[in-house]
Amino acid sequence: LSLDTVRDFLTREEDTIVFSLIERAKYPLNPPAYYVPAYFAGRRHDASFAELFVRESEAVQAKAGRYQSQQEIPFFPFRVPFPLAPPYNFTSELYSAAAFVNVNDEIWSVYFSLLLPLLAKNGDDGSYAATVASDLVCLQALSRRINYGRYVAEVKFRGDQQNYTTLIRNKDKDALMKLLTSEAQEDAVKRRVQKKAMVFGRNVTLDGPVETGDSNNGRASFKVDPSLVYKLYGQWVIPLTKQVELQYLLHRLD
Ligand SMILES: C=C(O[C@@H]1C=C(C(=O)O)C=C[C@H]1O)C(=O)O
Repeated sequence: LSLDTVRDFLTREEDTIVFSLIERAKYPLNPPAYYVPAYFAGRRHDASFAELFVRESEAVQAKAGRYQSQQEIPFFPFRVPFPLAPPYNFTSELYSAAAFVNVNDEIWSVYFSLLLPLLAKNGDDGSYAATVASDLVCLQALSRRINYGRYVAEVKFRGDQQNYTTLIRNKDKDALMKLLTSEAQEDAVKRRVQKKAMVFGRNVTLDGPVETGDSNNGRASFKVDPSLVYKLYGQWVIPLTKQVELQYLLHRLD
């Protein structure tokens, strides 16, 4: 584990996130998938269709061993059954008392209340199963990336133990945040994901050159607005990753 390898991981996760957003943008908003229907209220399944789908999917994936890896954190851990998959001895690179740190609750609420309305066009075509299946992929990709802040923090801590130890002992959150921040890196990440949205979200046709999207056709030819992806990272993905880093560090000496 080094700063280069964790940054390579985050860079590769960008591809997964941008693709997952492109896939979700294929469907309209499909509002009925997201509210608790009246006939459910007070019953055992008191949740939206999207939530039920994520819970049930996580249960299946837990049996398949998905959460045996510390890189994966379920949104509904209390429902996760025991794995049936072949055991594998994952090496744990995290400090065990801090490994629990995650911001899945925040990711959940920001995804549904903030991101989805910006990502999907208004409308209802009834394709609820495919729609929430694509939500699950987005949520899992975002969760893996953001909660990977634990690994980033571990690397940064090991690289500068003395300074971090002092600040952690003093619970100096502002100074910790300052020490873990690299503005140049954040700027590069935001510009790269915007570019990825331009490259991956292009229409590919057999005739003529690859569409540039920017000059003649305008933004409309991108499947997901590249500036939205830039904003998503700047206002949400990066700040939440840093929250994970900070929370992890605060538990790093427990
Ligand atoms: C992840 C890192 O830590 C911070 C968070 C970043 C991010 O979420 O992309 C980028 C730079 C840092 O401010 C890093 O240094 O690479």
